[in-house]
Amino acid sequence: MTTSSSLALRISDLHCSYAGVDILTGLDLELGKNEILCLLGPSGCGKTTTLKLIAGLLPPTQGSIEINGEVVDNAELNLAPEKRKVGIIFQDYALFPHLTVTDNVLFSQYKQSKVKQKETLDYVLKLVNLTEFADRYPHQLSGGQQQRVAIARALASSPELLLLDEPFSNIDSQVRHHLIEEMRDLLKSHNMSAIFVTHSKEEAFAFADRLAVFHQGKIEQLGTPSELYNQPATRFVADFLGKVNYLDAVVLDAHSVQTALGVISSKKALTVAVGEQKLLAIRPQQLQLQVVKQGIATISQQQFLGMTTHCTICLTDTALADGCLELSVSMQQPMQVGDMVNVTVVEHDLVLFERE
Ligand SMILES: Nc1ncnc2c1ncn2[C@@H]1O[C@H](COP(=O)(O)OP(=O)(O)OP(=O)(O)O)[C@@H](O)[C@H]1O
Repeated sequence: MTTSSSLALRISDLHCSYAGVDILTGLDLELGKNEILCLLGPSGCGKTTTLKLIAGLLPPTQGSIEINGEVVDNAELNLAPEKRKVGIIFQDYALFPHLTVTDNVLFSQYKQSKVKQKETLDYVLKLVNLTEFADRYPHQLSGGQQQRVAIARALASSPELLLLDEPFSNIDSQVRHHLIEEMRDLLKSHNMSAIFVTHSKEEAFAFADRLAVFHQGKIEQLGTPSELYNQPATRFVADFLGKVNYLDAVVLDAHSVQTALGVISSKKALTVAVGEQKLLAIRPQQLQLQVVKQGIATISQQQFLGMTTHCTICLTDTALADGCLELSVSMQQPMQVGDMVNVTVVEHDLVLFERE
């Protein structure tokens, strides 16, 4: 187990319910210092509830929370939000419309001396690149700039942990990519720990060091974006993080399986007994097509997406009612609908699930 001193957050056996309905049922989670973790999952699975519990805005029904080695919640203690050294950034920025950028940023700093307030203001506005906007009101700023004011306000209290609830969802998609990059650099260069909530896997991949995929009040899998995308532990995680093709597979030996696409090899040894019947998960970009006159499949649909082309191929499979096994393929170059193709699988570590 990791020692508390190396952790920004430790959540143990956390439970929470609203009016008798269980939302979290034994959540365990650890966040390293200087780490950015994303809580990802379908709507209503308990992501925002988890942030509120960490912030102290909601009491847990059971379990404990430690922030930087200090217990803030357990059976005897429920530390007030303002004593937790946590900064929160909400989806709607929650800026006061009648206050300037300066007054919004210094809103919680009224106990500090004027000199200290000025120092803090200069420091955080410089960090988020808003020094020249100090006298503006929120309605005189773009969405991205308002979000940066919310970040500056959260940073003004020198939090030990930042909590971000859908911080990019109201930002125009053109600006979002840039803001995610900027924000990640800011957190990393100031050794800050952060947990953020999103619906968007693209944001999660771009912003987080590790992802926790939630399902029904529990973490289904925790790991780096590429671990979860390439080696999902369950079909729920595989499907949640992107399109997947599923093929019936029979294990032939430690490195290969038999499928409707022929024998497919795994880079990494399989940990499944020879002869077992499994379901092989393959991402669209792990399939490659070659146009040939007597191919095993036909291109039935195609969608040009700019950087890639997405197509559906139909593989003859007499075991299926319509005689066609549809597979999704992501390609660099478009082909022709109706072309016959052969299909090869890019060598990778195969992912096998139980058949249902
Ligand atoms: N104050 C409340 N009273 C009753 N039920 C609530 C309350 N707040 C949230 N819930 C319910 O708890 C569940 C978890 O809500 P939560 O906001 O944590 O989900 P979420 O994963 O953040 O969802 P979303 O992605 O849609 O924001 C949902 O079913 C929600 O309806």
